[in-house]
Amino acid sequence: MDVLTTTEMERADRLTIAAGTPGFALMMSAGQAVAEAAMDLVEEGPIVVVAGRGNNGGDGFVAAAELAARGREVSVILLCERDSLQGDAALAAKGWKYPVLPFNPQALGKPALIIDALFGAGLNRPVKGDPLEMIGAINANGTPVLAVDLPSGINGTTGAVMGAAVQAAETVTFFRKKPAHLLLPGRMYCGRVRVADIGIAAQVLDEIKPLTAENLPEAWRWSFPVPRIDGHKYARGHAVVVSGDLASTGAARLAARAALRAGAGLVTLASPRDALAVNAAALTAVMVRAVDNPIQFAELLGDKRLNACVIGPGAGVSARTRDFVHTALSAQRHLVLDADALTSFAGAPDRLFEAIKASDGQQVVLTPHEGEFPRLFSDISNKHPGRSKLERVRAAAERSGAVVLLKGADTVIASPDGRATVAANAPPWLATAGAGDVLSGIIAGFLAQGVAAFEAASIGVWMHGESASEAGPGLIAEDLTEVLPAVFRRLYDEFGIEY
Ligand SMILES: NC(=O)C1=CN([C@@H]2O[C@H](COP(=O)(O)OP(=O)(O)OC[C@H]3O[C@@H](n4cnc5c(N)ncnc54)[C@H](O)[C@@H]3O)[C@@H](O)[C@H]2O)[C@@H](O)CC1
Ligand SMILES: Nc1ncnc2c1ncn2[C@@H]1O[C@H](COP(=O)(O)OP(=O)(O)O)[C@@H](O)[C@H]1O
Ligand SMILES: [K+]
Repeated sequence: MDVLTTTEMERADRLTIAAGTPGFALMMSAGQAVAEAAMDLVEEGPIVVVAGRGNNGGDGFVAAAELAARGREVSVILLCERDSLQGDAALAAKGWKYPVLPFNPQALGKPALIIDALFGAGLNRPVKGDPLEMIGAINANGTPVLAVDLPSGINGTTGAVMGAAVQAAETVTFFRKKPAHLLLPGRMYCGRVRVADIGIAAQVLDEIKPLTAENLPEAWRWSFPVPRIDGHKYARGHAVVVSGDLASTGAARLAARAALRAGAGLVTLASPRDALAVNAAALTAVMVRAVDNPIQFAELLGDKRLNACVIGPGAGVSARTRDFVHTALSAQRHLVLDADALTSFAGAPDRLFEAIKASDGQQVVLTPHEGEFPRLFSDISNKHPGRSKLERVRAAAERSGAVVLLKGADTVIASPDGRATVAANAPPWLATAGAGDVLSGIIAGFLAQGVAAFEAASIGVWMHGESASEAGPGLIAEDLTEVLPAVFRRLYDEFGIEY
């Protein structure tokens, strides 16, 4: 499902209004969707609407009137003077036939539900003064909160908290999700997210051409590889994982097994000779080859069937690792660079980016976590609150010429062409040692099958997150690969692929 920035959403509103639907009709639908959600959340008891001065407050007035019409006990607390409301919000307030309460935290009382209609997409500065105090009081009240469009205080486009934010149990947003419903910290304030249809036609997206999507199967359905009846293992690609030295071979084995499970027809572990015995003893379907240096690695890659590589897990931070990376890039192999392969270029990544950009048709994915990201992209600041994770990853993809995947609970994947996905399906117990190694292997498994980098990374991240949910709490990295077949089966069912 496409995700719209607040600017793109404004455009969707404007295009719809220009096509003949009055803005107030959109507000009526929005308010009614909020009322519907409120009825579902609490079957009885009083409801308090906290309304701001903009259209978010307008939605709140419509919801209040609708709930009152359905016999619910409702009160409205308004941030400003009622006569100072303008436009559609003023119109919506006219539909509320009762008094409004002054903007005083005491007025909240102890209702069954609070509807937060203070700020939505129009929040444009940090929250201070009375609204700040009210947000604190809403959060301290202990009553479930239904947020209109966004929890007040959350920046819709970046997901940042602007001073303070309402903690909602549920958020009703309109037409499409906004980045803040997926990116942290915003997502944590939203609770469950409901997307309501308010009469905006999907065709407006043809004009807006959004570049961001939630990382869901529909985003890559048509890139998902399915083994062919007349296929054979070489038709499914051959992935190579570079192993670390004797003391750190486990990470590469995790990646290798994951690549095989993800569907690569064959997987070879390129192992230092002195670690051969340990690797061979721990592997069965994955093959092992002795590779001590970049020259031997280049010889191995002389076999063109070996079409995708993983370098980084357990590889060691060194010039040797850099040389392996350059060897794979010169050999034009699809490539996942993770962990030590990224850190080996810390502070001086330009040669790496040049080599990536010089290659043609080669699919390269960089998979940093938040610690590794600044080592390659120090000036694409981690800290600026105005710069979202989406923007940072997009800038990194453009800079490097590779698909960049920045890990976390809200993993963002961006392509140099501007497309991006945000994942929200990974459970917190996925944060466990070795999980990242498995992810790099899964992605390489899809690259080996001929999937392009952006889609391979998106498929990999989604399946990785689903595998963690499938395995459940108590997960260790080894489990992820073992539950992948169950995730494949669900996906085959969803896509209607016979097996
Ligand atoms: N036609 C439309 O555009 C529609 C808009 N809708 C609603 O309209 C909302 C956006 O409405 P608006 O653009 O009026 O914006 P908001 O209602 O989110 O807030 C804007 C108002 O808050 C003030 N403000 C912003 N930050 C502040 C801060 N930190 N402290 C104090 N005041 C602050 C602004 O000066 C402005 O007066 C959406 O979130 C959605 O709920 C829906 O009704 C659907 C249709
Ligand atoms: N809070 C979280 N919720 C869900 N997934 C998370 C969370 N924190 C990290 N992850 C995921 O866990 C994995 C950890 O990978 P990484 O940091 O590379 O660990 P390692 O190097 O130990 O394998 C990544 O896929 C990341 O997206
Ligand atoms: K709100």
